[in-house]
Amino acid sequence: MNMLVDGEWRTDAYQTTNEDGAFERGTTSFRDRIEDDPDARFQPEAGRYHLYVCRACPWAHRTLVTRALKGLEDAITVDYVDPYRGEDGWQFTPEKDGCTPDTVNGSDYLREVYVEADPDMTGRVTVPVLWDKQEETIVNNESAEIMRMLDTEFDDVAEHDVDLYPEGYQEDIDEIIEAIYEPINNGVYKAGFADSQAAYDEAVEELFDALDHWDSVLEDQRYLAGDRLTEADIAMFTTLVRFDEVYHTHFMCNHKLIAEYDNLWPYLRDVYTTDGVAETVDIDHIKEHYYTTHPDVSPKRIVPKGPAPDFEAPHDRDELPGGPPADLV
Ligand SMILES: N[C@@H](CCC(=O)N[C@@H](CS)C(=O)NCC(=O)O)C(=O)O
Repeated sequence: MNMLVDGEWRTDAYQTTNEDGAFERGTTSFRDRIEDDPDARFQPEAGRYHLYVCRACPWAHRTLVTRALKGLEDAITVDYVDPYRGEDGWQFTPEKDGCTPDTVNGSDYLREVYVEADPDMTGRVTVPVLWDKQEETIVNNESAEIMRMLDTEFDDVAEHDVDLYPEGYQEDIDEIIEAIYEPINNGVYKAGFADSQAAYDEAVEELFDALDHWDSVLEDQRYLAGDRLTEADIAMFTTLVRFDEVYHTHFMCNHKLIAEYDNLWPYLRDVYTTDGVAETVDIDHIKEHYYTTHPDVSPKRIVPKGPAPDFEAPHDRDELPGGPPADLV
């Protein structure tokens, strides 16, 4: 796989699987924080920060959903890379539908943005990236942390009065985000990128055990942490919405479709139809990215037609206690 080594772009510089054939996700390089505190280096200000995302990426998608639910579209700008990632890594192709130029740094490739932030950078060039236009650097490129910052530090500039990390729920939210990360969010990748039958078997078993568990939790509560939509639902949503279209086929997570689950399926439609969420979902980019970018997995680069689940079909989740934040209804 490709990465930066001492600021130089290198191909085949890192391996994605260990000696047992199991996929291992690399660590994230920029971990600063925006804080609503007058002494903080990075303070929440409208117009100061920028997101670089790929619409196909589930990790980047978390930041787009949070930005939409909070009403931060005017305060935090965003650029969209090409869903196809080739030898040169993420690229800006403004001529393509749903893509933009790099409106902040004018780069052709996202790796240039990383080198701008750290000329000696060694690491993967991933999305999402949270860029500070004032200090001209990357603040953070870890989706869970960006999601938390957008949610908790920007209330003064957010257009919606929405709290996705409410008091009384915080411990549960943190536990759920952590609990779903390995078996579900990363689990689909562990299944798809496994280089051995044993590694695949283990990932798929863990994935479907976890999906079965959360399906039963959602039987009598509307959201993962109870009656309120929270960051935990965003973290689950961006994996579930890709599942039947991509992970089921491309990553061989085909024990079951999400559409076959009694509760996960209406839950997915419930979150999808929450005000602002559907606009963040780009199924064409999602399918193009996965089916064309991983030649080891899909060498012919053919994008399948189906199954096109109807995310807007009515659901009966509003019979359960709670609901989306009042400002979004
Ligand atoms: N830990 C990061 C992971 C982000 C990540 O792996 N993004 C993928 C796209 S889905 C990427 O940019 N991969 C490029 C690469 O690994 O070279 C996060 O959650 O933000």
